[in-house]
Amino acid sequence: MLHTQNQVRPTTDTITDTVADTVVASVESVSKSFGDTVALDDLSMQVHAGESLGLLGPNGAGKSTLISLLTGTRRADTGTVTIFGGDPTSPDSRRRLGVTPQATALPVTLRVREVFAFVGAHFGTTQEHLDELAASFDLADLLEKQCGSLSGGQQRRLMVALALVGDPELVILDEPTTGLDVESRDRLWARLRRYRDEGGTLVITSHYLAEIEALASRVLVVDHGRVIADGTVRQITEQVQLRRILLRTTAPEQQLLALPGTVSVTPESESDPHHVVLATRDADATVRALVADGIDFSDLQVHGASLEEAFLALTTHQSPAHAA
Ligand SMILES: Nc1ncnc2c1ncn2[C@@H]1O[C@H](COP(=O)(O)OP(=O)(O)OP(=O)(O)O)[C@@H](O)[C@H]1O
Repeated sequence: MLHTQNQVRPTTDTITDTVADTVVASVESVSKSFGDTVALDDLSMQVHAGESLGLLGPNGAGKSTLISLLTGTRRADTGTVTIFGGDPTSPDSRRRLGVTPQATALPVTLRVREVFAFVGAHFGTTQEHLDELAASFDLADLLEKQCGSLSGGQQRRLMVALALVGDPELVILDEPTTGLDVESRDRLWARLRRYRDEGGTLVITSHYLAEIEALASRVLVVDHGRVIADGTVRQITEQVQLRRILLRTTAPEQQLLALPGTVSVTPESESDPHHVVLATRDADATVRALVADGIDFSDLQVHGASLEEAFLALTTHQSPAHAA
């Protein structure tokens, strides 16, 4: 697969053009309902070769439904979904795809080695590649264990490793690091970054916004079955025009929240309650009011908003402070 990807992305000079030209997955005017519940509402999006796309949205936004259409496990009520220009349910399309669904479903009596061999045989994968994946996902010591005896986190790591066995052109991961400890998460991110850097295309949903920031070149925010924002992390944060003001102050939270433009007040660190972050829609007005109201403060810094603050601002009708 990587050869195909490398062919369409020959040099950094042409990346922008070629990435824009090569659509790996396409969703056009798609709607999907479950009874009275509208999960996807006339949604359109595309995934381009070499892109790493983070899908963000609150619970029930429609992310998993979108993924189920892309991976061919469900069909849209209306609209068109294609991967590699074909039907996502066709074996030809699916052979080029690696998937980790949200729920883990491994055969409980098979050993880890047998599962790797089984999936590897399907794709004609070399033993060397299987060994590399077992090592990268910290599974080498677990090869003789039955899948049913693995911990939740170990099963999760195995599921993500299996998504990469077939050397796929497109990998779709639904919350891949749920339940993983920090070390396992870091390892998994490192291996996914390698996949991405070697030219692979990645679609990932996660509730860890840090994960999206670490892995995604583009972010799609979905809410109520529709795309409400699409861009790089920076574009998304700029879109909501939030600024973060860091400062030290002894002023009470309510007084800070009442400053013009302010939408949330959070401690910068747990150890120092007087070091706070104000998220504001108008940094100038907030700072002016700080001074005018005679609020004591020091060490003031103004930065762009985090993805988390932008996400909350986009997907809640109330302010992040109230949503929290
Ligand atoms: N099989 C189903 N039967 C009935 N309703 C469903 C089914 N699957 C999803 N839904 C509904 O469709 C909507 C979208 O759900 P979906 O699982 O796609 O959201 P999500 O963004 O993946 O949420 P989460 O972050 O909680 O995983 C929700 O209202 C959900 O209750």
